[in-house]
Amino acid sequence: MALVIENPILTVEHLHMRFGGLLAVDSLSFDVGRKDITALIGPNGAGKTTVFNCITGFYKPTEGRITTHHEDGKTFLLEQMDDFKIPKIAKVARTFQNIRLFSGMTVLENLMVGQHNPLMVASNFTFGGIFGLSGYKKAEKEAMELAKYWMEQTGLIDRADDAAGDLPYGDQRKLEIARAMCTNPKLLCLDEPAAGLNPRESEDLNKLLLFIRKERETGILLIEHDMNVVMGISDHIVVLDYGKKISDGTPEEIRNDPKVIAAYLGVDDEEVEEVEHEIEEGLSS
Ligand SMILES: Nc1ncnc2c1ncn2[C@@H]1O[C@H](COP(=O)(O)OP(=O)(O)OP(=O)(O)O)[C@@H](O)[C@H]1O
Repeated sequence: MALVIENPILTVEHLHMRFGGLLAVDSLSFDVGRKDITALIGPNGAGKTTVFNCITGFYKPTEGRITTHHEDGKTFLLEQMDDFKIPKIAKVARTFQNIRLFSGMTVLENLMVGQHNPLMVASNFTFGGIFGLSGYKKAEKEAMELAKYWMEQTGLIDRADDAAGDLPYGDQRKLEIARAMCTNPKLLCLDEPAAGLNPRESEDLNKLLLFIRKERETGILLIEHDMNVVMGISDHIVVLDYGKKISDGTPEEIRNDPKVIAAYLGVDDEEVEEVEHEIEEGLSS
């Protein structure tokens, strides 16, 4: 079963990723809604990060098709694109499991570096910035305004001139999301954004992601182990185990799916029926 998604931003079809003898992703298909928060969950080693790496061009899949569909009717086959073109042209941005900020640069500088693509174009890929070309000045002003907007939305405006590495962990996570949002993505892929956050920081993260979905109308695909985040804000959840999709539905459907419970508890296939029976009994009592 799969949740029916009208007009998706991303379609993954029969994705396979093999590393030598290991089939890390096994014929995976799912859709991501244009303005939805979709969570990709599963036990450790299920293949979640490998799927992200295929979507964002870090790996070339062994087989399968990954398509983004823009509102103007343009589609992009991500498995055929160079990785550096994926954020620029297909408008897919990502963050990583381990924070990858420029820790010695300020908050503002990190957000400006995130916008190097439009700035390079405005400088004609030369010294346009140094010579003060008017096109470059305009692009630079717009980049500053966008950076300011995201510093305000993430509560980092008072820390604009502080080194990114000096920020508390939760703020560094928010800065990474702000940097990704400065590329104006249509799809934002977040790899464990709540990892290492305390409950208040993860509550703040939930609010930020709900804001991005509502106000910016950006589809979000996230890998997350924190079930408070997953169940609290997701519209759609896809569950992987050993590289295969074992469930696909709403948070309510996933919460009660015996296959998902069994995968997380690590029980054998035969025991799934037992878990199913226990859930039914629990629901009827
Ligand atoms: N570059 C690689 N070379 C060989 N094997 C890999 C590579 N990347 C991932 N794997 C293997 O593929 C499988 C899936 O790994 P992956 O990191 O995608 O899982 P995950 O669901 O993201 O796990 P976690 O929740 O622990 O981050 C694992 O068995 C892993 O060891």
